[in-house]
Amino acid sequence: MIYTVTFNPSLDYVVTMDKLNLGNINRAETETIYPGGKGINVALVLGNLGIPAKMLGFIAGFTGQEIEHLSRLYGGNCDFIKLDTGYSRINTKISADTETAVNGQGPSIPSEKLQRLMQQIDELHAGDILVLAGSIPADIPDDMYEQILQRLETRSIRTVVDATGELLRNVLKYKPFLIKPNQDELGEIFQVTLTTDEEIIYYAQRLQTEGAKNVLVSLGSKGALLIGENGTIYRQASPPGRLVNSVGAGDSMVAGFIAGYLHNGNVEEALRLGVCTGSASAFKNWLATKHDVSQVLLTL
Ligand SMILES: Nc1ncnc2c1ncn2[C@@H]1O[C@H](COP(=O)(O)OP(=O)(O)OP(=O)(O)O)[C@@H](O)[C@H]1O
Ligand SMILES: O=P(O)(O)OC[C@@]1(O)O[C@H](CO)[C@@H](O)[C@@H]1O
Repeated sequence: MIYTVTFNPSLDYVVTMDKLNLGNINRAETETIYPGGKGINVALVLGNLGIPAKMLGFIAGFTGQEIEHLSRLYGGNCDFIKLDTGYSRINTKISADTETAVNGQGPSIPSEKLQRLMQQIDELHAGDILVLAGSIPADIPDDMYEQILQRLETRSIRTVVDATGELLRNVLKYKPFLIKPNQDELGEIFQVTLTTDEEIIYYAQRLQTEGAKNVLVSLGSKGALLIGENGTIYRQASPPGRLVNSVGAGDSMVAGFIAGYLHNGNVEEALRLGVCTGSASAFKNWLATKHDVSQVLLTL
């Protein structure tokens, strides 16, 4: 079974308009509310691709109830821990001449609820996959992902981590199966600006030296680079298409990669499916369906 953990789920309030005028009242042309948070997106796309995944994480208040309701409506299988106080965040995503987002902070998570998550993680079985994706609320120790991977160290559970900065770097010593920084996030870890493939490869290899097995660097419209477990470098360009909304494209790529890898263990094919799933989501207003992905695969 695949489990995804989203510490800080959201309702994504997605509005579209031709142009965003800062400092003015802007009127939305369309508005839609989706369940959000990286782990939730990964699980929904896995589900769309026919691979069952269970969503774990924390929800609070009426927004939390709606996250759960919408997640189930879109086919998700969830076992969220309910917090007694606070509200799950609402993240505003403005899709205009450029893409702008305001992500909320989210509720505090008390230690007894964290313990409940640890119990859920202790119930995983050998052969399961655990995906840790997204930011954690400010009052959670920033070694939280590290603590979870340490707990899983000897249990034959493959881990996937999509996080930034120290949250990501601290887990590398526990040898996650896959990490997926984007180009900017990879640069930020080493406090450099990356522009060429050579530079990206060099720093991705450094993360592999620190312990990550597969390092998948997403490059937006330019596709992705993968340093496979045996050190082989793979480069996959994006398929042609028009960007509609990139929210969740990275999460879709993670889901596509996992789905591809589970098919036959071939990382090059997993990369291709990952890129096409990411792009299929970027080419529409929300997460790709299986049909969307198969259409995009035909154009590659
Ligand atoms: N403009 C685009 N055109 C085509 N494909 C895209 C575009 N933007 C994203 N993608 C696809 O989605 C994948 C992930 O995109 P990106 O590198 O932006 O991830 P990310 O920064 O983690 O995204 P997000 O945080 O918005 O989910 C890319 O590798 C690519 O396959
Ligand atoms: O604030 P975080 O946890 O880093 O990211 C949260 C988020 O931006 O990530 C998803 C897209 O990847 C959205 O559904 C959600 O709003």
